[in-house]
Amino acid sequence: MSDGNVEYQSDFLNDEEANYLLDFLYTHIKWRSDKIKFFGKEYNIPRMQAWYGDENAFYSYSNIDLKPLPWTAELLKLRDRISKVSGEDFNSVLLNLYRDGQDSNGWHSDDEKELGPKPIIASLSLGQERVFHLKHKSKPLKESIKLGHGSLLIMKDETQKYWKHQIPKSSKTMKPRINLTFRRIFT
Ligand SMILES: O=C(O)CCC(=O)C(=O)O
Ligand SMILES: [Fe+2]
Repeated sequence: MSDGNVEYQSDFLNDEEANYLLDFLYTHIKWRSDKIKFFGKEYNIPRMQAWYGDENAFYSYSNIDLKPLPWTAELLKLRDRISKVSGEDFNSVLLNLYRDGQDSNGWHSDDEKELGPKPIIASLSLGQERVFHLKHKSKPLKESIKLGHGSLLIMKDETQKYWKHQIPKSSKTMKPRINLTFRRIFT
């Protein structure tokens, strides 16, 4: 991919592990329904979220103050495994729960300054397969990847600087999907 680097591994977790984690995280994560403010008006974010990590790894975006909850044993195990394959020392994870096809994540780059100039972001997907779109910020380039159950997507180098990404809504009937993006916040 020009001006960026995205790697996709469809079978990072086997089905048994992925099924277990989907169930476990669905019930045990402290999911929150956050609001964002745009021009003085409040909107519900079209998905649920949670933020876990080291105590000092805080992060704020779109007016949401994400003070991390402490790591759980399951999340730490995953973190260590994913840190190993991606060569990054992650200190936090943002979890997203897309309840159905109407939940989504609009065009954005993960380019907050706390993430540094070339963040490595490792994104684990569980549950419903959803389409992930990438579009270049200044060139007519687009990519589309189906993120399946148990898959790992790694975005690195200058991907966040030159590209935006999204999970679009779908009018199809869709089961829940959980996504975990492991990140390193520079503190
Ligand atoms: O759900 C996904 O696959 C993407 C999540 C994402 O882009 C984010 O949380 O920044
Ligand atoms: Fe993102």
